[in-house]
Amino acid sequence: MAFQRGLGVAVIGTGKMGADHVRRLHDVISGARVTAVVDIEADRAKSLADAIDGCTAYTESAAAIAADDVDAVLIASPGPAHEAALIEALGRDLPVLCEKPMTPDTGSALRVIEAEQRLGHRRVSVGFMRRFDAEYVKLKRLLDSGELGAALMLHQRHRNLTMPPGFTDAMLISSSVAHEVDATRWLLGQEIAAVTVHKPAASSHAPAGMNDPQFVLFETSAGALVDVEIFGHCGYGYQVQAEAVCERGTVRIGDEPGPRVSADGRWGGRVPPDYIERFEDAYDREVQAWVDATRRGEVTGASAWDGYAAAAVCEAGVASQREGGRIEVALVERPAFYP
Ligand SMILES: NC(=O)c1ccc[n+]([C@@H]2O[C@H](COP(=O)([O-])OP(=O)(O)OC[C@H]3O[C@@H](n4cnc5c(N)ncnc54)[C@H](O)[C@@H]3O)[C@@H](O)[C@H]2O)c1
Ligand SMILES: O[C@H]1[C@H](O)[C@@H](O)[C@H](O)[C@@H](O)[C@H]1O
Repeated sequence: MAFQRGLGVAVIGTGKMGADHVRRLHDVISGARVTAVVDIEADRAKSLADAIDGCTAYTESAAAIAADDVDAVLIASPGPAHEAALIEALGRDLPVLCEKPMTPDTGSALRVIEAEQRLGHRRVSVGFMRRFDAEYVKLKRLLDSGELGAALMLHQRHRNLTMPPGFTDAMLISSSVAHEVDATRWLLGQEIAAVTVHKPAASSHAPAGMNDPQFVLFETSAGALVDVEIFGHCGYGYQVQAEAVCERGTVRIGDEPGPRVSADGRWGGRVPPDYIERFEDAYDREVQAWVDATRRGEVTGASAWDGYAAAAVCEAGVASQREGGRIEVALVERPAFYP
């Protein structure tokens, strides 16, 4: 049987997400083992590798990708480093789960989809984990069932407690709203045709010079309107919510407070501090689905085309931030390779 000792995975980038994926692959996921960890910070990779039997630390992705005990690659380095690792992995015909954004711009995204098409089969999955979140999956099933009629509008809220130092206005779109771009395309089964970004007065808690929050409007190819509130420094927790407005009803997700406690004259639930807690189950399901599919010789989740389309919409969003007004999204013709 192939992968008898478990799928050997190289994790590239061992910061916040990469270290969490190493823990997940080692402790939670079945059918895989971490055989390589890569980080340009040698100590970070070494301390993870030292704790796992049969795991080697590297400082360069090419060396790990060339190793005999590496069957698949999980990329969790910063976005600008993704293209090189993706091209190296595709060069060895290895399956890849690449954290979002697949690449930070359309030029590099096109180079990735061209490299994958040259291989002749799909190898790339992009880590848009909301596709594996239980509530999002239920919303998608309900919309697909047609029970509520066509979706006319989608309201989305994406609030972070705070953002890491150096986070920019453009990253509010390319790193954060990228999730709503993918969720919109996946939930509605439509491309996003135009983007308009509005900037309300900035919160006094936003870093100097940053316009936070922002309000983003998508127009889809079938005429649905989709709004996204992106708030990087809401200050109270991590909150992701969505409401679809359909012809015969509305459906809302993201409100579940977990256990609802009544005490001291108040009732309510808690808001998680970050995505690691809010989407823990979704990341687990995403990585398990990727390992299972890879062992069967299949692919799951968002494709490289989805990664390219998200980059194109985000580029239009950043242009709207910069120039103001409505920007149309320019997509190349979708290859038959990506049905
Ligand atoms: N799906 C999600 O919800 C989610 C959440 C957070 C981050 N992310 C994505 O995960 C990726 C990593 O984000 P993070 O928050 O963990 O960042 P991070 O800064 O915490 O970690 C990145 C790590 O990669 C290392 N690195 C940098 N360049 C490298 C290279 N060329 N090769 C190998 N390692 C390199 C850094 O030294 C660092 O340890 C990004 O693409 C980000 O957008 C996704
Ligand atoms: O990189 C992170 C990550 O993708 C989170 O899921 C998102 O909520 C943050 O806004 C973003 O900065």
